[in-house]
Amino acid sequence: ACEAAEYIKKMHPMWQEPLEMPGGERQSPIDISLRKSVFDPNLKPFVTQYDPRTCQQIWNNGYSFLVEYDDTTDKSTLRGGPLEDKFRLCQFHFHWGENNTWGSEHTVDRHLYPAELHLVHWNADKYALFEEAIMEENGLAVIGVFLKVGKRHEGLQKLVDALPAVRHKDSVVEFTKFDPSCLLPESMNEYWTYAGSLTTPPLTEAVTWIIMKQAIEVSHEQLAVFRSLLFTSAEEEVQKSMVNNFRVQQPLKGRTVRSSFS
Ligand SMILES: NS(=O)(=O)c1cccc(F)c1
Ligand SMILES: [Zn+2]
Repeated sequence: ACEAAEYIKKMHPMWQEPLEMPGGERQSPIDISLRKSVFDPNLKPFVTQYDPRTCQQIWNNGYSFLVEYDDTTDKSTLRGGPLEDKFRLCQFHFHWGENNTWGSEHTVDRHLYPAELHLVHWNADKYALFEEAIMEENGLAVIGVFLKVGKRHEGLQKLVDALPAVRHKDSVVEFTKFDPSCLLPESMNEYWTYAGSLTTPPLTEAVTWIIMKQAIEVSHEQLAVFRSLLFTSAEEEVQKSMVNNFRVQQPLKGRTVRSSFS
């Protein structure tokens, strides 16, 4: 599994107030303003090649639940779009709210979605490990997909059914043969991209963000299972529901958001 797990554990993401990255010039998340984004005709289409056999486990890290992939080979990769290099999938996770009114980290013209999926990849052309890449400005590429309430998402259900097994912080359950491309929207050629950061500690400014324009639909009941997870470990007396695990929006500081569509 990618070392994100260990790394994030060390960073104790159980933090109430988003920490400020000192002197952060390219922090995430942000609001994507439609009228301020700039169409870039040179943006290429995406190429994702995900091998379900690299899926390993689900881990509740006390801030979200991570579905972790074996990233010791080039079996599950992302390239194209705004990216110059080949990136390896190491994990995906979500951010969500206590209700369907809010929960996403990014917004589009201030529109909030009930949840947001992040597929985390690191630059395997330039670095040997996730830990290295996380500290470098071209180290990571994260695909963000908005979730909206609608019909039940059949592909997500296998993951939803496994969540009760990782209800508490630090619990892990084996989870295999899951193809994350089932969570991507039909149209992969409409996205925004900008230079940003991790939205949880270490908040490093290492991320090329790729936010898909088309949201995926999940049912109210499926989101309710996300909210049944806990921030707290089994030993703690007071159990806290894992909800509102999103960071507040950060200043754009002169950055340009490019769009792959006009
Ligand atoms: N929420 S996020 O920016 O995708 C993120 C935070 C921390 C570690 C990581 F690999 C990804
Ligand atoms: Zn995230």
